Amino acid sequence: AQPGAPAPVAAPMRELDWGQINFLHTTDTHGWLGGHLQEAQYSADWGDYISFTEHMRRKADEKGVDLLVIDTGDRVEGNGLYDSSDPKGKYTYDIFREQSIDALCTGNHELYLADTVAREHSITVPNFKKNYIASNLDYIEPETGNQIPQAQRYTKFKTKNQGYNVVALGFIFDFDRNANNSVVQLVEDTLKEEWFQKAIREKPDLFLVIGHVGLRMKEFEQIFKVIRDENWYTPIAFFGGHAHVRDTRKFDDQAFAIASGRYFETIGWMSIDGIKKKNKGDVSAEASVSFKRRYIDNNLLGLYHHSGLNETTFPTEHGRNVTKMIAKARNALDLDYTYGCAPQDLWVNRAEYPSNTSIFTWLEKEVIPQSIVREERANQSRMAILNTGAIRFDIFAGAFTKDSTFLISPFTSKFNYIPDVPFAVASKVLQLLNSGGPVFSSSLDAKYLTIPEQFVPGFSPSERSVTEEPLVRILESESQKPLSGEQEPDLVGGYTTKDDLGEDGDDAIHSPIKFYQVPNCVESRIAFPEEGDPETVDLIFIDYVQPWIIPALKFSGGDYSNDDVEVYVDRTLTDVIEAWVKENWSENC
Ligand SMILES: O=c1ccn([C@@H]2O[C@H](COP(=O)(O)O)[C@@H](O)[C@H]2O)c(=O)[nH]1
Repeated sequence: AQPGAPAPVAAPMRELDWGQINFLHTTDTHGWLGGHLQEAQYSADWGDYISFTEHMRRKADEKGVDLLVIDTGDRVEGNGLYDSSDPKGKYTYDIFREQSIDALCTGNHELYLADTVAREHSITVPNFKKNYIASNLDYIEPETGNQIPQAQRYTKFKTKNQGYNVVALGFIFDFDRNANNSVVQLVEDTLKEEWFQKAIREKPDLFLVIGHVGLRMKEFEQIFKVIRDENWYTPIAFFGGHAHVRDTRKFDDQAFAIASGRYFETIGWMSIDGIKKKNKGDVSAEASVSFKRRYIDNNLLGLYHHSGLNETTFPTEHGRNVTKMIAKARNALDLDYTYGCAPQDLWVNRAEYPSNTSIFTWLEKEVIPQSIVREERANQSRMAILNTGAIRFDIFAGAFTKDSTFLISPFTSKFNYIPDVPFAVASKVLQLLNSGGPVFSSSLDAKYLTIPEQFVPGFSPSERSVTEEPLVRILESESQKPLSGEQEPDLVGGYTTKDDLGEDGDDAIHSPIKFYQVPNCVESRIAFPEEGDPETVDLIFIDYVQPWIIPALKFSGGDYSNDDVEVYVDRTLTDVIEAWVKENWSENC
C-alpha cells in the first residue's frame, strides 16, 4: 500500500475455491494503481497485486493447476496518477506493465481521444505483445492511413500445468464515440468474419472470451450463441467490465461470465473444474463443469489471508519495487498537494438527489452558478446542464487534493452553449434528457449520460451496496469482534453482491447500505429574473452532452444544429472544481 494509506480492519472471510483453471481479473481500473488512499478496504496498490499474483502462481504450481491473469480495459482516465501528467499516463503505462498479464483488451476510455488510442497502440500493445487481443478493433496508422488490427484477433495457447488448449478472444462493446484513428467493428459483424469462424472451429478445451463489455449487454450474448452453436459442450469463460459492478452471469451450465467492479477496488477470482481435455480428433463431449467466483476486496489483510502469508512474508521484491515506483510518481506529480478542506462527505449515489449530501446538488447549487459565467453575457439568464456520468467519485470530508480533482472528474470536456434560446424551448430539454426514449436514436441511448452503475435497467445499484460511512472512519470508531458464540459481529460496510450464483460472492462479509438512483443530467438556473420566467436563456452544457442536446431541442420546437453551438467557458469541469475549492474551502484541515 502507498505511504499514508489507511490500514484495513479484518472482516469475516469467505475462502477462494481453486479449480483446474483459475483466474485473477481486473477491469475499469481507471488509473487507480496506487489504490484508495481514503478507503482502507481498497487500499492495496498495484505492487501488492503483483506480490499477490506471484504467490498465487506459486500456489497453482504446487497444486498442479493453472492460474491466468486477465485485464479487460479502461485502464486510463479517472485518477491523478494517469490524468495529471503531461503526456497523460507518463508513469502509469510503465507501472501497469510490471504485472504479468495473460490476456488483455481495450476499453472505451482507451478510445475517446486520438492521443490515448495512439499511446495504447505504441505502448501497451507492444508491452503485452503476445497477450493483447483486439477481435473487433482496428487502428489507423498516422503515417500511412492504413487500417490495421490494433492487436492480434485471437490467441491460442496451452496452459502451463494442466496442458489445456485455450482459444482466447478479446472484444470491445459496440462503442461509437471512438476517436477517428480507431475503428470499432460491430460485434455482430465480427462474428461473421472468416478468422472468427476459423477460431471457433479450433476445438479447444476452453474458450476464453475477454471483453470490455457489460455482462448484461447484448454483445456477450451474441458471442455466446455463435460459439455454443458450433461447440455444444466446450466450457466458455467470459471476463467483462464497463458497468463498474461486481457481477456473474450464467449463460448455460458450461458458460459463465464475471465482472470485477471498478477503480481497483476488486480483484475478481474465477475457477473452473471438470474441464475435459480433448484428444486429437475428439468431438466435443458432454462434461460436468463447475464454475466458482469470488470478488476480492483489494486490501492487504485480504491478500495476506488468501495467500496464507503475513506482513513480513507477503511483499515480494518485485511488488515492493512497484509500490515504490508508484510512490515516486505520486510525489513527482504532487498528487497530495492540498487545495482545500472538504467540510463534509458528498456522494455520487450513496445519498439521495437532491439533498445536502449529494455531490450533484453541490455542483448545481454552488459550483456551477458561481463558476460558469462569461463576462460579456453575465447578465443574461442561463441554464447549465451537466450529465451525472461526468462525475466519477465521491468527495470525503477532509483534505481535497490535486488527486481528488481527477478522481471526481477526469474528463477533458468543456462548456459550450447556444445563445438566446427561447425559455419555452430550453426548459423542456432537461426532462427529455432524463426520460430518454424515442427522441434519441438507438446509438444515442440517454442512459450513457449517467454513471455506469446505472447502465443496466432494473439492475439497481442498491443491490451492490457500499458503506454508509467512509471506511476510514469506520476503522477509527469501531473494532472488529470475532465471529463466534452468540455475538453478532460488527461488520465493516462494503459490497454485498447478488449475482446469478447467489449472494456469497464477496470475499469479505460486509454490512450493506442503500444506493440511490441519480438522474441522467442536472441543471442550474442562473441569473433568472426574481419573478416570472426569462424570454430567452443561454443554454449551456458540458460538451459531452451535445449529441443529445440538439435532438432534444428539435423535439422541443427549437431548430438548432451543431453550427449554432459556441464555446461558453474554455475550461474543463476538473479546472472549474479545482478553482472553486481553492476559493471556497481554503482552510487547512
Ligand atoms: O468524456 C466523457 C466520457 C464519459 N463520460 C461518462 O462516463 C460514462 C462511461 O463510463 P465508463 O467508465 O466507460 O463505463 C459515459 O456513459 C458518460 O456518462 C462523460 O461524462 N464524459
